[in-house]
Amino acid sequence: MVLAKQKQVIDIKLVRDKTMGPIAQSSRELSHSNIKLFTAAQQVSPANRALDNRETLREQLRERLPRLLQTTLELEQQLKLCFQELHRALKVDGLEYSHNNENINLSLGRRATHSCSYRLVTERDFNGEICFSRRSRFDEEELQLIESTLGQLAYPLRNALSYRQAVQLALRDPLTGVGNRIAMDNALHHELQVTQRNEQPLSLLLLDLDHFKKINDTFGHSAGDQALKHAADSIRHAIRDIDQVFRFGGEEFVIVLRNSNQECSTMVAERIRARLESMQCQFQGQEIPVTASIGVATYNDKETIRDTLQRADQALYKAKDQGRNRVISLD
Ligand SMILES: Nc1nc2c(ncn2[C@@H]2O[C@H](COP(=O)(O)OP(=O)(O)OP(=O)(O)O)[C@@H](O)[C@H]2O)c(=O)[nH]1
Repeated sequence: MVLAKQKQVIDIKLVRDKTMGPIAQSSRELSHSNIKLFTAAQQVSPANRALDNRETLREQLRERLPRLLQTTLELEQQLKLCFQELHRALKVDGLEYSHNNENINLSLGRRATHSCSYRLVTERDFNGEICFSRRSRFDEEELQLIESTLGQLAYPLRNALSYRQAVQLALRDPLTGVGNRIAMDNALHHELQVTQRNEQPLSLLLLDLDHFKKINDTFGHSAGDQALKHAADSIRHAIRDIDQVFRFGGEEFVIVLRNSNQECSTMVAERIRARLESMQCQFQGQEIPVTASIGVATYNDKETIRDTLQRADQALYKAKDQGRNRVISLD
């Protein structure tokens, strides 16, 4: 019992990758449902620490990291700090973190031949998978140090994930799951910087579902909601990963196409239009006819991004005026 008081109990279950063998008995204690992992801080004597630079670095890792982790709620930043400290202490070359449900894939440093991977699981949640790699093998003592570091990372990481979820929720349209207008403003600001820095074209599509009021009036509001979800999914499937879609309001969507000139973005718009026209939208056994009109404009450095959006809106207006279910591009 006294021993337990001296040690820091971390309520996280670390699951080692199969190839790494079981977690050493000396660094863990099994309980009914989870593994309680103990930091190994007490194993290093003060005399050794003073003499051994390697031990000093490791001790610094144990002392510094928790303090550093308290300085940020950003997941990327936390992992960066963790990687930097492990690089200093253990010469870790690469860190990869993924969380499929949250759509997170992060890679820091450079992946090397030898690796150790963990699933980070607490009693309540899954907090992703993490992999460290290095040019030389990790010995058991180093694995224990990595595991106690993961113990230190566990709660800050969980808080960072909750924070990230809250931020994402605030930026997402609850009905369709695509970004909302605030997210769009942030993205436009960011994309403009990327465009100007890389001197690449940036195009905007403004898409408006046709006769949407009629869909609501004929099939009911829930069917209208279903049509909006269907449209958002269709758009998402028709664009590249680096492109983004936002619900601009009502039945209007903005699609931001990175590194896309007028010609290319008109093709993408046509692909989206054709997909919407051909894909069936079903609601309670009924087929709802969904088509869209799309305005296209490509940013030029004589205007603001708001002007580009304005031109896309003018193009959309023309598409509606010329009969709907079509793409119009404006220079
Ligand atoms: N079901 C549903 N309807 C919505 C939502 N947001 C806006 N609407 C409806 O979308 C309709 C938009 O109608 P209009 O602006 O007249 O446009 P339209 O009927 O699509 O006609 P055109 O754009 O000219 O083809 C309105 O009836 C709104 O009530 C929503 O979240 N769900």
